[in-house]
Amino acid sequence: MIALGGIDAAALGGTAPVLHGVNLAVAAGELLAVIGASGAGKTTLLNMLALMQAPLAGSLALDGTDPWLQTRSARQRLRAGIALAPQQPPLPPRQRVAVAVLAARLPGMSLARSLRTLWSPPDAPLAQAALEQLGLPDKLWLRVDRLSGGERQRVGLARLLVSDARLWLADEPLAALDPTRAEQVLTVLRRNAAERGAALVCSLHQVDLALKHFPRVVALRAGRVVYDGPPGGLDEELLEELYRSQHESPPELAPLPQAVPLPQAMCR
Ligand SMILES: Nc1ncnc2c1ncn2[C@@H]1O[C@H](COP(=O)(O)OP(=O)(O)OP(=O)(O)O)[C@@H](O)[C@H]1O
Repeated sequence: MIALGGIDAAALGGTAPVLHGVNLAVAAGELLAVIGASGAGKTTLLNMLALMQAPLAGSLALDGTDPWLQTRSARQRLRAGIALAPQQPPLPPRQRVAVAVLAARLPGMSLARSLRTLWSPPDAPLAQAALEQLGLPDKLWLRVDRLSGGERQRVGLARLLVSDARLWLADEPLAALDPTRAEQVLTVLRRNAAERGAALVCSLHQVDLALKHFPRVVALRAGRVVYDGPPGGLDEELLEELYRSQHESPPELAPLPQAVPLPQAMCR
């Protein structure tokens, strides 16, 4: 469905390459996790797949054609087949949750229908069903700015569930969720993607969940793909290598002062 060939890419808003020679093909209906240390390039990779900005070098093919050689409006149409849930979903604070969720369906709609959807959402039951699955059964008509960070993140994910896209991209979808909720949300995303035949690419910091939930794992280190295969092929050594830079050269810490025992009288 989508294939990156030897891609160099800058982060959104940047100019220097942070992805180097990345090869990655995602087939229809595939489930894949992207792991790597902070700054490894996971978000940039997802943005590439979402056609957010052109690569600096290399090739990108969506269903065999390069979207970056098409006109802007043709590319816009292609983007309708791709849904991205960013790490922090840019939801208008005063918008109702129903409208925020259903906005994900706008790219495939006529202008008249999109205006109707924004004014008085006819697909509200669809949004409600998505929110229920994600553990938000009573938030449909709340304003976005009344939600917690974790709730807002799940509203961002509900947008994937209601979209007509064939490629779902979720950038650290569990960042604001507790461990139990994180497991549930991953299960919901995977199940819905499988039912709809959509490919799901998730960037994750939770390596254990990536290995448990995804049949294919792509590991990035400093903007390069260092592993692409089944979770069973990722050994301890490679995982340590992936995250080593985070632990290298720990800052010099001054020794903590010795604890001074309190007089007994102050402990009562
Ligand atoms: N606007 C920007 N201009 C220049 N460099 C940027 C910009 N945004 C991000 N970067 C750099 O690009 C690199 C890759 O960032 P990216 O956000 O893709 O990594 P990530 O793996 O998603 O990180 P995290 O897990 O912390 O979200 C990082 O070194 C980051 O500092």
